[in-house]
Amino acid sequence: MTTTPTTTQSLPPSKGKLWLAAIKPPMYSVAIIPITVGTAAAFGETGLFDTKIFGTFLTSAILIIAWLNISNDVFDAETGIDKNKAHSIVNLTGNKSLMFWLANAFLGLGILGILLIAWWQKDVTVLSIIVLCCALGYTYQGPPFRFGYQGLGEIICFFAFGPLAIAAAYYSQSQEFSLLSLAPGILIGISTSIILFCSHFHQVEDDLAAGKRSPIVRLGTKLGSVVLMVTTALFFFLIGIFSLFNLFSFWTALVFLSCPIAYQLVSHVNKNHDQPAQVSNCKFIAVRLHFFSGILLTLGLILPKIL
Ligand SMILES: C/C(=C\COP(=O)(O)OP(=O)(O)O)CCC[C@H](C)CCC[C@H](C)CCCC(C)C
Ligand SMILES: O=C(O)C1=CC(=O)c2ccccc2C1=O
Repeated sequence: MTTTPTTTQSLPPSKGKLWLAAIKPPMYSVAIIPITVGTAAAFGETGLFDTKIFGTFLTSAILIIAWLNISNDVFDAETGIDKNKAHSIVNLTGNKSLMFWLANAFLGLGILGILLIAWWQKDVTVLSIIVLCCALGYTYQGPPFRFGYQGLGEIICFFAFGPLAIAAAYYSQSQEFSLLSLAPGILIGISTSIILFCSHFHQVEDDLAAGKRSPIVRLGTKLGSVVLMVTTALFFFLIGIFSLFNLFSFWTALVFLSCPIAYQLVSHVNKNHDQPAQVSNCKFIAVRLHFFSGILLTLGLILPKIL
């Protein structure tokens, strides 16, 4: 009798898939959303919108995120934490120093765009805020700081992608600050930090081996899933509070349409928090939540001005 061979073992991912995982296209949502929301907040409050500034800022933010991610792989290659990460761009190319300089080139081009904004507006405020954000990003991963290894990444992430990036985008359109922009700043800070928090669940073993005390290493995966649930609930609770205190219009309630994604994220992590292979995709559910809630918030901020 002949038996048909069954392929129960999964094949290793193809080179193409590894490259896609290394480049992480969905992650560029973290560049698009703060600039879009900050710009929308400025339009909603002042009616001002400059397409050239928005386009330049968006392009710069994307270039800065490319720097952040490539340099993250470079610095992680130095500590050895990524030795099992096949989709590290350093492991894929085998050329750490080339990747280091490629990352720096992206950073240089990103800052050049922000410099252009400073030149056009004869004002270095936006440039100063973005340089501060990049310095914070460096302290997360680069020597001698490596604050991410001490579990401080989410705090840095909150301020850099939240109040600071939103204030910079707001200022780039209106050349003034607004206390009101703190509300969307806090929300985007939280939704971006949720992405980073989710990225640790499947990496506990490698993080422990490399001495990285990520929040999930510190809390354990079970408590980590509870913290994720509370933080996600806080995100929606704050939308209610901001509307109640008239910081937001009725239209920002649109963000509640992203509740099903939040539910999917929380229940998926709650069920699989201690199973690395299953939980590893939760970062991308968090990206989806960040993206859709950010777009809905953008609509909620601009609709009162348009309608
Ligand atoms: C690179 C980041 C996370 C990856 O961390 P990890 O090493 O754990 O992941 P891997 O497993 O994939 O290796 C994100 C870190 C974010 C950082 C705390 C703050 C960065 C601030 C930005 C530079 C701000 C940019 C603002 C803007 C222009 C939109
Ligand atoms: O690769 C990652 O895990 C992340 C990359 C990234 O640029 C980012 C930015 C903001 C919050 C989280 C993350 C990541 O988790």
